[in-house]
Amino acid sequence: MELGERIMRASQQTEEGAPEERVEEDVGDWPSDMEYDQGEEEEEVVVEITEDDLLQYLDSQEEALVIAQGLFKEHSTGSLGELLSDKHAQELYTRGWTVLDHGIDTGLVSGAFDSAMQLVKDNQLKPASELKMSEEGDEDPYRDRKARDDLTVWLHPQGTASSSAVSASTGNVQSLVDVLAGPLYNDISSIIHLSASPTSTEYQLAYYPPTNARYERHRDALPTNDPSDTDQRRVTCIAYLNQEWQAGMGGELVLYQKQSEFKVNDAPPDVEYIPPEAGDSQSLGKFVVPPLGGRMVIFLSGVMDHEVLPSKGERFAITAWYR
Ligand SMILES: O=C(O)CCC(=O)C(=O)O
Ligand SMILES: [Fe+2]
Repeated sequence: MELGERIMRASQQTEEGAPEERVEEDVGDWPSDMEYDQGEEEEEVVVEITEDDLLQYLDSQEEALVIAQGLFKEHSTGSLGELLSDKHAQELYTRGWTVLDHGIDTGLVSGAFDSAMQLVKDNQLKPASELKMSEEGDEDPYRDRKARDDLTVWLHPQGTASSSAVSASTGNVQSLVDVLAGPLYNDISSIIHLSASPTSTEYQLAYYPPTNARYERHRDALPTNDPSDTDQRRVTCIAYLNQEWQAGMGGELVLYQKQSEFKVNDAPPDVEYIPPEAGDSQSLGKFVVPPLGGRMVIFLSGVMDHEVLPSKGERFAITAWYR
């Protein structure tokens, strides 16, 4: 079967007809964050494909950025709220990512770091490679256990307590989730059509221990331009809590950028650009973003390949995946 056809079949899991034999082994190379339909009634079609094949296939398709641009709304200048400006909206549209610095109160950021550290000491975070897809979801059989070294826990906006919500001690971690679920959700949903409410958005606290913990290059979703698609994550927002971050601690987020999408570069001065390797047509340019406390990196989940470089510092982030 052609690679493209295999991917189509994998993404159309609700198709009628005899499902292929389930392959339980050798599925470890699927991207660990890719979403799968968890409906109990539906037969899953499982095909084998490596992460490299998938990224290569995605690159050979219609530009992911062009597909994702199909979900942008016409927003009038100045219609955004407290956090995002027209510049951020423009960057998200033209190259798939943007950085927002100083969007969060510094006291809130350092308080969230302390509460997050307490949660680690209280053993509330578990290796992401073992975590369920969501608290109700099944164990993800496709997870690549070697792809990432972080510890994580799912979080919930205030007032939507659920069985595994980490409780009272979360303090400022909770307040930060409420920023992602409140003002940031509102701004993003005025730029891009979202299918999920702020309460059904996924929020996760992640901790990379200072032992060179890293997360391999991956993509968080497949690109979609279908407003009714509820399977794919549309926008990833990562808020970093690391106020004491120093150059040399590593742990940078690398965003892979196609030259054709490299239109505006108004990134903060500490964001380094590494051009594609000369003579290698597959090689992409890289933006290397230090995980500074208070910084939020926002990107289109189905568009940007990204990776976390080995971290020598205690590295915390709270991520929201908007659908
Ligand atoms: O923490 C980061 O900078 C990125 C984490 C990430 O890519 C993920 O959790 O999917
Ligand atoms: Fe990711």
